[in-house]
Amino acid sequence: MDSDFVPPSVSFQLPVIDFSDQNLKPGSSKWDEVKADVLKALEDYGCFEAFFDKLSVELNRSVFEAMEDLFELPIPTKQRNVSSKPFHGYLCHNLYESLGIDDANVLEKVNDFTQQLWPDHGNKSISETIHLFSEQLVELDLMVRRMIMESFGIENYIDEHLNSTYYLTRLMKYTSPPDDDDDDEETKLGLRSHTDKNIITILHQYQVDGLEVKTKDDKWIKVKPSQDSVLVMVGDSLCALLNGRLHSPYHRVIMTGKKTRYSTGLFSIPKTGVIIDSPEELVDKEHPRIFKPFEYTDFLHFFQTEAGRIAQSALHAFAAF
Ligand SMILES: O=C(O)CCC(=O)C(=O)O
Ligand SMILES: [Fe+2]
Repeated sequence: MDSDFVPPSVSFQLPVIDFSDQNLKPGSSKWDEVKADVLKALEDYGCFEAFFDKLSVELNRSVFEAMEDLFELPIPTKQRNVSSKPFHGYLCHNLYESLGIDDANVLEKVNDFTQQLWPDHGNKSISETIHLFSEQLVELDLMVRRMIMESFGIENYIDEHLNSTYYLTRLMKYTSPPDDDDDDEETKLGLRSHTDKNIITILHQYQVDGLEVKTKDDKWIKVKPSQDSVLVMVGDSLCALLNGRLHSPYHRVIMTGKKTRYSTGLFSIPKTGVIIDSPEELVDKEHPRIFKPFEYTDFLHFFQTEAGRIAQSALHAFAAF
């Protein structure tokens, strides 16, 4: 049976880690406590749920309403959201539709995005909402990456590493599957099982569930939507940077029921020209170097080829020795 269609296991829950403590600053005892939980969760699952109270009820509502307005625009208008990078602009297939904003933590870049869609005068309130939301999630991404690098003793590289990446914010809409095809599993597939190719992904689902994550022993865990929590997940580029110390989990979206689903993703991504290679500190007799150094865009282009798409692990097919 195609592993896409093994039913999800309901009895598991991903680890939940609280990032809302005001005293969560590098060097504090709270920081070390949370850092240990992050490492354990990422070693076990490649992801965890983060409780993050900076996502207020009002901010969630504004993002949700912004997505409703954006996706209601005519398709030719949404198609003006273009990018030179693969998978970064407007995408639409089967139940899935999404818009992408590079550097959404920079207000002018979000203004450029809304200006593309509303050429007369952009959309100030939608720009500000997406910008604020992205900024908040960037804070979480930075904390998690700092914790990971400290955990593996490579904190010397933190500044260099953080300067080598940028952020993409993706807004996603999934329509409900046609009900006359109820027993055809393929029609419920919102997003096929995949690993993310970037560094860290932070996903948030709005009320309607559908996201599932695969465990190391091939069980699917359903991620429950929650107002103030998000899913933090390792991508292939981070796996490569850490010489395979953490893995990027397979995940997918399965749509059931009659509701339209909205979700958002913040993706930290290596900048063009940056070479992904593990530091010497992570290579020794017990941990020989697994991957050849590579550039992210080359990896993405490989993923677009037939060989990349059919590989069990595109990362291994592309970069393993
Ligand atoms: O919509 C979701 O929750 C998942 C999206 C996702 O996995 C992706 O964009 O890579
Ligand atoms: Fe993904």
